[in-house]
Amino acid sequence: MLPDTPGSALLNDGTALQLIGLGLYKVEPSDTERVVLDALDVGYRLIDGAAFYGNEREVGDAVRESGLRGELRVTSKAWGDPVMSYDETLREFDATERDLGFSPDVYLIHWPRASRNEYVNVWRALIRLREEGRVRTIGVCSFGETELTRLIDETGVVPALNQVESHPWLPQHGLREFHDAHGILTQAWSPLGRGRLMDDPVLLRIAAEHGVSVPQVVLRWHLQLGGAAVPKSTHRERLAQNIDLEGFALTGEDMAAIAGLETGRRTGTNPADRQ
Ligand SMILES: NC(=O)C1=CN([C@@H]2O[C@H](COP(=O)(O)OP(=O)(O)OC[C@H]3O[C@@H](n4cnc5c(N)ncnc54)[C@H](OP(=O)(O)O)[C@@H]3O)[C@@H](O)[C@H]2O)C=CC1
Ligand SMILES: O=C(O)C(=O)[C@@H](O)[C@H](O)C(=O)CO
Repeated sequence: MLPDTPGSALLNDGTALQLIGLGLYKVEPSDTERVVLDALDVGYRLIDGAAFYGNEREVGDAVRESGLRGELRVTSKAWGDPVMSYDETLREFDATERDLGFSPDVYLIHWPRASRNEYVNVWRALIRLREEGRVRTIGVCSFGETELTRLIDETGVVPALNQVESHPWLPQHGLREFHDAHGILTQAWSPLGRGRLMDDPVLLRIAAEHGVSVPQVVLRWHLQLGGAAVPKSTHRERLAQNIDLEGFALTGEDMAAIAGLETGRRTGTNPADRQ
C-alpha cells in the first residue's frame, strides 16, 4: 500500500493505513475466516483484531488462504489483564504472533488502565518491538490527553494512532484536536455506535437525500472529520457498503445536523471504568 493510495492515511511513522478497516470484536471464531475473506474480497486491507477477541488463529488462517499477506495490515492489541507490565506485554505479543502465525503490523495498548500506572512501561515494550522490527506501527486505544501527554513526555515517541470510541453521539472533538496537533490518527472504535444509530431520523433523512444507507453516512462523517474507523459486520453486502464511501460527500449542512446529535452517550465501556 503506497502512501498516496486513495482511502488511506499517512501515519507519523511514514506508513500508510487504510481509513476503513474490518472490526472483529464479537465475530465468532467459526465465522471469522469467512468474514475476513469476504472483507478482503470486497476491498478491505486493514483487519482490526485483538488477542481478547479470541479469533486470531482464524484471522491467520484467512490471511494465509487469501494470499494477500503482503498487501494488508493486521492490527492486534495487548490486553493487559490480569497482569499489565513491560514483560507481560512482550509475552502477549509472542502469543499473538504464535496465534496469527505471523507478526501483526500494528500493535496497540488495548486500554490505558490508568489506575495501574503501567501504561508508560507497556508503551516502552511496544517501542522495543518496533525497534526490533517485529511490528511496523504502534499506538494506543482509549487514551485521553493526560495519558497521551505522559507517553510523549516520558518516551519521546508519539503514538501513530489512538483508537477511541467515536460516533455521532460521541464525536470526541477535543481529543481529535489534540491528535491533529500531535500527528496522531483518530481511529474510531464502535464507529456505528454498535448499530444503535440506525433509526435516528436526522441520519435517515441525510441518507435518503444522498441515496445511501445510515452506516455509509456515519462512516463518511468519520472520514470528513479527518479520521478513520473500523466498523464490524459479518454480512458481505454490509461489508461492501461500509467501504463504498467515495460516491457522495456530506454538505456543511449535513455535518452541522450530525453535530447536533452529540449527547456524550457511550455504547461501550468508559475507559475510566476499565482498570
Ligand atoms: N479498542 C477497543 O477497545 C475497542 C475496539 N473495537 C473495535 O471496533 C470494531 C467495531 O466496533 P463494534 O463495537 O463492533 O461496533 P460497530 O459500531 O462497528 O457496529 C457493529 C454493528 O453494526 C451492524 N452493522 C454494521 N454495518 C452495518 C450496515 N451496513 N447495515 C446495518 N447494520 C450494520 C453490525 O451488525 P452485523 O455484524 O450483523 O452486520 C453490528 O451489529 C470492533 O469490532 C473492534 O474491532 C470495539 C470496541 C472497543
Ligand atoms: O466496551 C465494552 O463494553 C466492550 O465489551 C468492548 O469494548 C471490549 O472491552 C473491548 O475492549 C473490545 O475491543
